[in-house]
Amino acid sequence: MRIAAVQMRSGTRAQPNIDALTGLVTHASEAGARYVLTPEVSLVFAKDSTGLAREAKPFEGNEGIASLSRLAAKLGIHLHLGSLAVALEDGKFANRSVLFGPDGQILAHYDKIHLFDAMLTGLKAYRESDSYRAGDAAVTVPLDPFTLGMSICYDVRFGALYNVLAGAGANLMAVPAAFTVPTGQAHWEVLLRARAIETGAYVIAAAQGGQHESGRATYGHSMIIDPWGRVVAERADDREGVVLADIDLAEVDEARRRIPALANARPFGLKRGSADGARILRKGLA
Ligand SMILES: O=C(O)CNC(=O)[C@H](CS)NC(=O)CCC(=O)C(=O)O
Repeated sequence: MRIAAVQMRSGTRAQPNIDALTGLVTHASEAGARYVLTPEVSLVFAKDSTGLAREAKPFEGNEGIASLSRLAAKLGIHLHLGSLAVALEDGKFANRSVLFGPDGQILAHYDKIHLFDAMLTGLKAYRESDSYRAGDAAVTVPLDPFTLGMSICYDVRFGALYNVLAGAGANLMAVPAAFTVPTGQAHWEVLLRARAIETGAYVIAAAQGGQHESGRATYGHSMIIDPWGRVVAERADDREGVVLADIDLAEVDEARRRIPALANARPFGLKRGSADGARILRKGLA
């Protein structure tokens, strides 16, 4: 199955982003992709909470979602909107990922569980939880012959989520993202590859990249990683574009046969450090 990750440089208003996304997704589809993933906040990359409030709409009757549904149906592909900000009743937003089937139906959606509340030295503080409400459920969905595991951006730092997804049958992990440049340089590829290796699953990561209208800069480097942890397709920069790869269920089986880490996982307890070591050593010296 041919899959694609779209790399974008989303701006602060929905319509130009939908236009850019439509071009890139159509290109991926013409190149044979049956599943196409777009980055986190593809439709609106807001500058601040005011911009978010202006552009983000409720899930029901959402025009952005309707246009993506039409696009999926027109191309006859699985189209995975990495995420969009959805206005909730309480004034907060959900950072929500949406999978459309080839007929345009919504097959699944997932709300980002781990919100990016971080203090980057010398940079700035990110407090995603000021505007967003965290999701509380992992989501898998059949994507014949694969099973897709959904996640978003900062989630990639929480390996336990992917273990849960793999335990539920996922063998293709989606990581739409808008990584910062310094953390991208330091951690992006190693985190993605680790998630693939730990779970014996394909990882597809669609990234925002470059200098955005919002004033923020993102790392780019969209990539597709096989279940052995090899980067099989990569965008080496932060420019808009598409990365494509052919994925094969036999590669999942082979990686999990060689290293059955999922099957070999065991429950364990925890002991705090004890004085045993010192006692044994004293005995030995006596
Ligand atoms: O808020 C928006 O408009 C779009 N959302 C994002 O950019 C999110 C939350 S601020 N970014 C991340 O999660 C980056 C994580 C990251 O960079 C890391 O884990 O190092």
